Amino acid sequence: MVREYFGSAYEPVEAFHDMLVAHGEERGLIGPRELDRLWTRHLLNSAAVVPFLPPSGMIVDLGSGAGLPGIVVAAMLPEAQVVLVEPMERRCIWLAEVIAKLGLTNVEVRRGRAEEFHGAFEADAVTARAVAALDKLGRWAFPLLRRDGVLVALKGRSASEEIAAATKVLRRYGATDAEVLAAGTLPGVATTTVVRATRTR
Ligand SMILES: C[S@@+](CC[C@H](N)C(=O)[O-])C[C@H]1O[C@@H](n2cnc3c(N)ncnc32)[C@H](O)[C@@H]1O
Repeated sequence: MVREYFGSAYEPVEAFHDMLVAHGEERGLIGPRELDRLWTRHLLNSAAVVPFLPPSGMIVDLGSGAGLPGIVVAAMLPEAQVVLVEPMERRCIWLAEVIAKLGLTNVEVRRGRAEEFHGAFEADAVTARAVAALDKLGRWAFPLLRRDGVLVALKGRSASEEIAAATKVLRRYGATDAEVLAAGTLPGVATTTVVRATRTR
């Protein structure tokens, strides 16, 4: 089932899975309890953002950490140019190793905090998973987007409250279409929650 779901991206995603199993815990990227549920909780959870993204253009993944969702997105959208923004050096080293091992040619790592790249990108989409509450995330992410670019954030159950608390920043960037969407992958795998908002100014 998982193989069919990922299709031609299965091979690189499986290689990423294997790298996380082999080194994720020792390198402080993933908790020991997560290793058995990497596919459902992390890789499929990351894949759930893909239907909300443009198939090509620039996608910035903020705070990639171990590479979630950015590496999965890059594997599934080979026509897109994916930029992984991550401030921690050791995580950037890991991300570069993953990219080389998987042979992905459409993804690069940029070390730094989101704010340091304001004005440097005109991305078509920004993704983020477990990085910051929407209020702060909006302040970090909207300046990286072109007009009509979308922020696609993987969120937990608090998504609606986060939208309510982020009214000011959503208004500032004309992102008043912010909505909570249920994102499913495979039957039997829990759906996840995505907040999507378009920068219109
Ligand atoms: C909880 S981890 C989540 C990592 C990954 N997205 C995931 O879902 O497993 C948060 C990540 O955001 C990064 N981060 C923190 N502040 C940041 C900022 N201002 N800009 C970009 N990334 C940031 C951290 O270094 C860390 O790797």
